[in-house]
Amino acid sequence: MTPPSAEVVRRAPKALLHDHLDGGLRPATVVELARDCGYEGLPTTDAAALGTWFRDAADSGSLERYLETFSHTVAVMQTEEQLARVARECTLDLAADGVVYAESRFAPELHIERGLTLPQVVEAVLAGCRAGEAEAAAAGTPIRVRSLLTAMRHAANGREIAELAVAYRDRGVAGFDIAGAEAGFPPTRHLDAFEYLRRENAHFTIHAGEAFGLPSIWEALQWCGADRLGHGVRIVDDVDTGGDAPRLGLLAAYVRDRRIPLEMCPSSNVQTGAAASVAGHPITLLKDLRFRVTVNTDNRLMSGTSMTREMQLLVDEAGWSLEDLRWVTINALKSAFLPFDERLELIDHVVKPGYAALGA
Ligand SMILES: O=c1[nH]cnc2c1ncn2[C@H]1C[C@H](O)[C@@H](CO)O1
Ligand SMILES: [Zn+2]
Repeated sequence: MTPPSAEVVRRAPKALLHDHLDGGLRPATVVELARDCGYEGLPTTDAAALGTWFRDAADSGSLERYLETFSHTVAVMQTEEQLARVARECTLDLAADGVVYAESRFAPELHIERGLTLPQVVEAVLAGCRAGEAEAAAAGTPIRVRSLLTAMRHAANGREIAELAVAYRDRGVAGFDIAGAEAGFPPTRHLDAFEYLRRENAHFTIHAGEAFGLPSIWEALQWCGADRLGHGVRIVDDVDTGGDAPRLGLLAAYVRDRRIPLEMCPSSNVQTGAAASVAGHPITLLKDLRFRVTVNTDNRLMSGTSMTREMQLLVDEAGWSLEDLRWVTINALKSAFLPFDERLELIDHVVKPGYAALGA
């Protein structure tokens, strides 16, 4: 089968479940906001050089070092105007990239350094997303964006952020997440938040199996009850590929049998050392084994990436076909924290016709 051309990959409809708002700013916006608010910590005020700096600094091979780069983006996301601008630009950038549905996550607790309350943070982001959606629709690139509220796993605000996610569930917040350094901070630290969310019939995903292995994934699923796994890449440690056919251990079999969505982020994983290369990234093995795989950007600024680029890398370096891209897009929509009828509408009326028009 001939691989899809770059133009076809660019035009293909995309769905994105794992994208951090504070990891996706335009470099020029970081420079401008820093100048306007007097933040003097940027390594350079040249936008192009700053974009390169983020990529290089995030290329550290360690999740902890990778996360240090966020101090610069979080520093310029401390007012309602700043947050709304970043959310609007995020929405426009995703729409221009062919994304028709996105879940954008951020940690409200990181944006209260200059006096905003947690609800003010959430409302500013939601307003920015709605403004971006209206502009994208007017430009002929409609997109639906939902927000996920993240609690930082090293902190102790899980329950409060979970309550915030429930309070805003009808106003654009679709779920909850925990993020940050994984080693030493197991998801059960936030068990009360997850138990609360389950009682509220709310949705959540957990970053797990990125910088730490199977025990983290096991806790996220079997103790916390995660609907989806952020990354989950280390589930391959429970797949034995040494014999004639791959053999799944109990946890890997559970993940596949239960169709647990894996929010996989190839470039980000190469940067943090969770995978050696895109060519060798476990996403291709897991796709071939029919796990519920999805393709995501994680942090577009730190990886210098986009959905088009992640998909193109999989085509170029791991032999993916247009049918594979269609499959992961439908997987993402099946796994979205949207009501079933909205998911179905996007699959049947946007994604399937979009790929059919491209020859899939
Ligand atoms: O890939 C990641 N793993 C764990 N934590 C992450 C990752 N990308 C971003 N974060 C953190 C840093 C951000 O400040 C926070 C909220 O988006 O989430
Ligand atoms: Zn992430």
